[in-house]
Formats: sequence, structure tokens, C-alpha cells
Amino acid sequence: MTDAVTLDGVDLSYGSRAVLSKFSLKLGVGSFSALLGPNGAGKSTVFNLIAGLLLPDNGDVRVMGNSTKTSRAGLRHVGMVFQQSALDLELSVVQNLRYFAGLHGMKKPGAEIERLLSQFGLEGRENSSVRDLNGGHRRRLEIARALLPSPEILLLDEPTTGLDPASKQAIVDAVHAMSAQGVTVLWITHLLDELWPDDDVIVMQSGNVVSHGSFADLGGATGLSRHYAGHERPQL
Ligand SMILES: Nc1ncnc2c1ncn2[C@@H]1O[C@H](COP(=O)(O)OP(=O)(O)OP(=O)(O)O)[C@@H](O)[C@H]1O
Repeated sequence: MTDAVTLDGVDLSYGSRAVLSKFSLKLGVGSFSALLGPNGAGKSTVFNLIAGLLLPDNGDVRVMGNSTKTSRAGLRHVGMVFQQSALDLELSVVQNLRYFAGLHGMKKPGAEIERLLSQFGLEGRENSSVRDLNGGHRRRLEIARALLPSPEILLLDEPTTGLDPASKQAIVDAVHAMSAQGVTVLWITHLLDELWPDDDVIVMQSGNVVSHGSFADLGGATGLSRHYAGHERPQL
């Protein structure tokens, strides 16, 4: 499988605090990878390196073959959904999407906006103010927004935190469907019930990958919860 993302021998420190040391990881095109690990393991640091928001001190991060150190070209391919909302509450659903499309130089985004509104169950809410949407619909809009420029890679940092089960399921299903269509997904989560048997699971601890395999091969939720620590179990 061709790699959409490679981190090769990456060192990353915040001041004197070394978080990643000789860290390597590959994400194949169209793979769905869940990045798990206790608080402070380095998950968001990996996310930010792939997003180009951080550059490695040493080593290389490549996105669609382009090193983030020398080229921004690969980053055109990356959509991001952060824990914190990036939506403008004062604008309507469609205004948020049109504004984002403009930032990405999309000339005629109408058809793509309509397709995404339908895919994420937001038809009929085009003109609603984001302020009036519930948390589940806001998250769906956030993901639709990230997908608008048709990124080949989608990074999501705990996108379902705080959502009701139906909204959570809708997002989990939609993002898995994107991956089946060839989008490479990296999904940071603490919630094992969001994972499907064939998902690639990467468990980090203290800046290292300590387990890597399919969700099924790592023993599913039962097997992983013995080893993996989320918010609930701080020991790995
Ligand atoms: N800007 C920063 N300055 C200094 N230290 C930082 C900074 N960002 C992260 N860290 C530290 O780097 C380590 C890794 O943090 P990171 O946010 O990548 O972990 P994480 O696995 O995403 O954690 P969480 O699940 O809490 O989001 C932690 O010890 C954190 O305190």
C-alpha cells in the first residue's frame, strides 16, 4: 500500500521537554487508523506534526510524499477536525461552508456543499445559525467543513467527545465510509466502541508506539482495555 503519511526518525521537544525521540509511523492510503494512549502520550503532537503545525527537530514528516519541512504542498491534502470548534457561531451552516470554501480558493463549491450537507444529515438546516445547532450537528458540520476541499487525509482529534450515542454513531459511520472511499483517516480517541475490527490501531505511551495492529488482532475492546489506558485507566 502506498503511504499517505510517513514520520521517519522524528525528534520533537517543547523547550527542554523531549516528547518524541526517533519516532516513526506510516499511514497507508485509505487506511483508517485510531491513535490511542493515555493523556500526555504524544497523540496531539503527532497530529500537529502531520498537520504541519509543528515541524520536527530532526527526522522527516512526509505528507503525500512531500516533506513538511521543505514544502507546504502536502498540506493541501490534509483536513483537520480539532477538539475545539473552528466554526463561526454567528454564521449559518451554509455561510460557514462557503467561507471555508473561499479560504481554499474553491470557485463554485455549491454542488459539493449540497453533497456534504446530505451526507452528514444537515439538509434543511442550511440557513440555521450554528449557534442554534446541537452539539452533534455542530460536529457533523465541522467534519463536513474539513472535507469540503476534498482532502486525501483527514485528521480528527477526539471528534465525538460529549456527543449523544446517535450523533456519535453517525460520525463514526460517516468517517469510516470516507476511509472506504480512499480518504486516509487518523482518528485520536479514547473510546474503544468507536472502532471497527479492521481498523488499524496505534497505541502510544510516553512518546512511543507500544502496540500496532488491527483492532481485532489486538483483542478488540476487551483485549485493548487490559493494556490500553484512556481517561478512565491511567496505567498502560
Ligand atoms: N506547547 C507545549 N509546551 C510544552 N509542553 C507541551 C506542549 N504541548 C504538549 N506538551 C507536553 O507534551 C506531552 C505530549 O502532549 P500531547 O498533547 O501530544 O499528548 P496527548 O497524548 O495528545 O495527550 P491528551 O490525550 O491529553 O490530549 C505532554 O507531556 C504535554 O504536557
